[in-house]
Amino acid sequence: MTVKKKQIVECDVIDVAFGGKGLAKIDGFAVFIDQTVTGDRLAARIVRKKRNYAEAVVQELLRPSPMRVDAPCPYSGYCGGCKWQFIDYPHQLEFKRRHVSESLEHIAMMEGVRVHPTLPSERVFGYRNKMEFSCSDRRWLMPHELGTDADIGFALGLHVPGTFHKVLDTDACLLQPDTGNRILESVRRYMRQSDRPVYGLRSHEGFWRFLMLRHSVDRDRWMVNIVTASEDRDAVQPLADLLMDQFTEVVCVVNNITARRSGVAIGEREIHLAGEPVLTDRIGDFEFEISANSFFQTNTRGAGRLYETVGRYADLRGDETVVDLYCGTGTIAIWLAAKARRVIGLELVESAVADARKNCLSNGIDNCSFILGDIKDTLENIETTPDLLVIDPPRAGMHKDVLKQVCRMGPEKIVYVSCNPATMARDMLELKADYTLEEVQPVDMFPHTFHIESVARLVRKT
Ligand SMILES: C[S@@+](CC[C@H](N)C(=O)[O-])C[C@H]1O[C@@H](n2cnc3c(N)ncnc32)[C@H](O)[C@@H]1O
Repeated sequence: MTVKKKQIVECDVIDVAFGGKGLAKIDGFAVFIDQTVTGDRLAARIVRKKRNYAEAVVQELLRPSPMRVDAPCPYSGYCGGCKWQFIDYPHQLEFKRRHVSESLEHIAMMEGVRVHPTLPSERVFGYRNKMEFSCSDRRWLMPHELGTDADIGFALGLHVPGTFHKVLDTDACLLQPDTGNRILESVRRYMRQSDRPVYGLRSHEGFWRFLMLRHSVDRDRWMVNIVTASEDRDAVQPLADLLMDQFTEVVCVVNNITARRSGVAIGEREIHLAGEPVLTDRIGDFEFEISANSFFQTNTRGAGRLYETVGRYADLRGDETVVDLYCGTGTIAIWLAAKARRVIGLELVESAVADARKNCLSNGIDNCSFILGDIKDTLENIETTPDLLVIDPPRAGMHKDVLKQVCRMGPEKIVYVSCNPATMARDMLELKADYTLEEVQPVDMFPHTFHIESVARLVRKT
């Protein structure tokens, strides 16, 4: 049987594929179905047909999988924030472990690598320390709102999966602590009543663009970043004052201003409106000052577990030279500094390097230095072979020239941290002639999503 677009097929979901969709086979032909899990029997409608596979949506769930749980969030299935709430947490962890293991098998052609059970997140809800809510002049309605007199001219919330212009008017997001939801509601009420218009994601006109909330887990304090399309202090200052009055937890309000059309909540300019200029949080023994646009791991407690794993795999004695590639704001360098002779961090973004230097000073660390620039150009300036190389690249993984330089450099040990099992496996393929991949520890920083961090320990072949 060949499947056709719009056809309804009855099928059993036999696995969950990389990317988080359920996989069914119709006469051996792969069909990927969003919001399904192994063990589901369902009627599915084919929505896209390609040469080697098709995509389908659930028409009717005929027999639910035992792995299913009731998703506590009313937006589950409609919101792009988290798509796995309907799968019980132990199975989420096992799917993530398998995705890491299977990526290594299929992409890196490495059989039998020790991939440990996924370290769970300490919290499965309320774990995110940073949320970005988009404004829109078109509200995407939930099914129960269709045909009602719901106001469709305003939304402040999260996007429908994979869309730039469909925004839900999200009352609350369970991924952030509850105070964040009370702040969200207060801002929504203010923006709705304001005489400044909300931004149109198609027209690119309007004033209110994003609301970004950041939470310090250590101090239980909040930063509010109001992102607008232009400067208008009369519109934003009363909102800042209101939030400072209403919430003792809010210690900092800033206004980022961006005229760019892109959907990125970073301003070309920032105005400090109220309270302190930055938020302070802690990972392990170290304190970090976080400004509105600084990079900081979004699951603070999870970051602690991730860095503990990095420290364990690094296994430093105190006399080593460590090079930390893609060091960001220096969090890993700082974590390892006390156990090393010196750490050199390499990073592309100027503000991240400035933050890294500041973070060293405020934590009393004096054996770290940082080199600004593209690693493709800066790595060759490192003259000594480090005892340990830490590599924590962005989702896209490493540039192939950098991989070659790493092999030429030949450090004894590598600890590779990854947020993308597929690019990690691709990079392992390049490293495997010179290095043995001893073990991999997946660490869950993002419950209810298919995303997974991994830490890999590699040792140079003799
Ligand atoms: C996944 S983050 C790692 C951050 C840090 N290790 C942490 O745990 O907070 C990746 C970092 O690589 C940096 N980056 C991306 N491409 C780069 C390049 N070509 N050269 C240097 N740094 C780069 C990014 O700016 C970002 O800070």
